[in-house]
Amino acid sequence: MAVELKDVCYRYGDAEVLHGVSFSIGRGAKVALMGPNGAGKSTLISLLNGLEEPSSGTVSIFGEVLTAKNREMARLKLGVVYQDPDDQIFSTTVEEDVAFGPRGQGLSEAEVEERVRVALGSVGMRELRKRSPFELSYGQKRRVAIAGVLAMRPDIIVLDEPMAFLDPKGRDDLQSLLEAMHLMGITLVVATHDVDFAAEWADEVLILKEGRLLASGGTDLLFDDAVIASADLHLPRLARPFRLLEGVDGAAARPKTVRQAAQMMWRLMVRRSEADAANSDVQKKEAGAK
Ligand SMILES: Nc1ncnc2c1ncn2[C@@H]1O[C@H](COP(=O)(O)OP(=O)(O)OP(=O)(O)O)[C@@H](O)[C@H]1O
Repeated sequence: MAVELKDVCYRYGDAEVLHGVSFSIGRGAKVALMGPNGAGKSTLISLLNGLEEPSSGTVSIFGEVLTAKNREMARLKLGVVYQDPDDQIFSTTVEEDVAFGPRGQGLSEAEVEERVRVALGSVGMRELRKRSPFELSYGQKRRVAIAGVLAMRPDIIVLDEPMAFLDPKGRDDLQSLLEAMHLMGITLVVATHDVDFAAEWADEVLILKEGRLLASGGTDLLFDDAVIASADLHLPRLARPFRLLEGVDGAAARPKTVRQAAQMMWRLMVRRSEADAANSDVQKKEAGAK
């Protein structure tokens, strides 16, 4: 397992905000961590990279329970891209910022340069490498923050709300980048409120509510009315037309995944065009008979 939580509780002072959370994430998985505001997603992320310690329970990375002693090991294996890139960026140029992590790993300057080059290339920012990161747009800063984590070559990357404030093209680009990271073999955990993205991209979903794991499993959870209602989510857009058609004679049942929704729409369109063609044949025959 890449990540394993056993009965994890966490307190801010007297207030317990995570209550006995347990789950595991396999190597190479694409996981969407979901749940309403205040559910505990960011808190959970700070436990994953050892920034905070659980009040009770354990967090393991590749089978090793995190302790104060091996926290640094966790940071090498698991990188976090925080919600606000300004929390993560501080150097005077983009390339210096991306070089910071690998340099801290004690790598040679040649290796650091190579890692910076590859990481900036992966996020499409090589041309802006000499710029000050503080002069960049929000979306560009987020790419620099991702490059900084990629340059550390972690096995697991956790991204907190990476789609927030990105324009539609920026979201598509980020989704392609996540796919590329997955193909590199990186285990990915993305905290997100974006149901459409999660339904399309993830292969597993973890849903938190009020500090408890409400549900975990495949993306079919996001098509389940009971789960949606209790997790304050909404149906993925692709599934909504099917809900409107529920109860209509001859309408298809509700899809359970994005792929199934697309296939069902395709079948409905084919059926419709066959019906149109048959209608026009009848009309032609009737016109001919007159
Ligand atoms: N520094 C803090 N001190 C005290 N309580 C905190 C602190 N940070 C978060 N909390 C509380 O912990 C709970 C979980 O917050 P957290 O930020 O982890 O939720 P989240 O799921 O990431 O929310 P969002 O979707 O809004 O980002 C909330 O009730 C919040 O008020």
